[in-house]
Amino acid sequence: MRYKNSSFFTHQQQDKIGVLITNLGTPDAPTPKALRRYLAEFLADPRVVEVPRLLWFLILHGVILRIRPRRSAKAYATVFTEEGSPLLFHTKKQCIAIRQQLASKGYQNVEVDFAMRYGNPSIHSVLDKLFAQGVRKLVVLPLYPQYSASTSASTFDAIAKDFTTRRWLPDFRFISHYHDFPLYITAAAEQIKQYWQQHGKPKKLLFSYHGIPKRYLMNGDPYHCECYKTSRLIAEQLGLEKDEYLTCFQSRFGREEWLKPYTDETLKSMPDQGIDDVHVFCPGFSADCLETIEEIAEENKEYFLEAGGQNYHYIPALNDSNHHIEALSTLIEQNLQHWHCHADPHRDERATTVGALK
Ligand SMILES: C=CC1=C(C)c2cc3[nH]c(cc4nc(cc5[nH]c(cc1n2)c(C)c5CCC(=O)O)C(CCC(=O)O)=C4C)c(C)c3C=C
Ligand SMILES: [Fe+2]
Ligand SMILES: [Fe+2]
Repeated sequence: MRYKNSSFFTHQQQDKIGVLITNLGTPDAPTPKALRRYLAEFLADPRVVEVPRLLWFLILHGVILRIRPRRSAKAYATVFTEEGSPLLFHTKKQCIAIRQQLASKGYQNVEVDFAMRYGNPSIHSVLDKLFAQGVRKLVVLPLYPQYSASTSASTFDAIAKDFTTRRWLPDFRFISHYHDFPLYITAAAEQIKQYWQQHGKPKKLLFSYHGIPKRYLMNGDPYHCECYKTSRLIAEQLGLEKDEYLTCFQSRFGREEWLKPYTDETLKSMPDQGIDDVHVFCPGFSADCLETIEEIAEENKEYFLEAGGQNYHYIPALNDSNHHIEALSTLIEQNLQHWHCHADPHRDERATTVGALK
């Protein structure tokens, strides 16, 4: 069968709206085997690594997947908790909170679920579930505030690929970014303000975003500009002067040049410039994960202190904070505008269709 049939459809079924939030995904366990599976799927995505396919296949399978899984498993082992991978459990909590928030705002017949671009739960399996629940209108929100082809477009690709297998497609809305959405900026500013109320205000606030290869920026990816705009808007809301904050990029992968300034190099050089007191916040990570906990809160802290820094704090990601959930729910709500679901679907039409099936 070329297309998946919707054989579970009955004419009495209530039409529903589906809300799917997604994030990058994470290995099932902090083991070399699970990492190999996860990295093989992630790094084979041509949106992530834009290198001629055959060449990349040889490098990926011949070199990277032989070395990196063991190294990355060790790093992941330091961030996994009893609840599992932070990225997974934070996303789950965000999903539950958004579901409650939309219900409390009076939304009925809305199914809210989450999926991961790589690993589990897969986008395909969750779409299967949503469509079986009667979803006929779908809004997808990848939890990447700043658009990048390597993340946002890749998520779109996965949805589009799933759709090529289905007979019955939903009405569809895709939120490709929200880097300047006022409630997201407020959520970030409030998170920082609350942190400062407890720990004081540092000399410098560093906004650290996941990097991408500089080549992608040169080829037109808007990610770099969106990161800078997010930083500016948060800083404006905090009333910071230009010399009180800085934008930089972390998590380089591979040998080519990535977006600069690099977070690690910036932190290593700051004490020599007389800046020995910094807080780091990562606006591009909607949930804490390996890249914030192990890389920013731990590894980069060491670099800074070793270089002579005195005071280093990592400000947690927005996770399921009230302001964040309010921002995401409102963003979703705005994208549900003018969608209504039929309260009395196919009442009279049913008899005719049942007749035609005989
Ligand atoms: C938030 C936006 C992200 C962008 C943009 C991004 C680009 C990007 N990433 C890699 C390679 C890796 N990223 C890894 C982990 C990782 N990346 C993001 C987010 C973005 N990546 C998150 C949230 C995470 C953490 C996931 C978790 O499980 O906690 C990893 C895996 C870890 C490791 O082995 O080091 C790799 C590899 C590339 C090449 C890229 C842009 C082109
Ligand atoms: Fe990444
Ligand atoms: Fe730019």
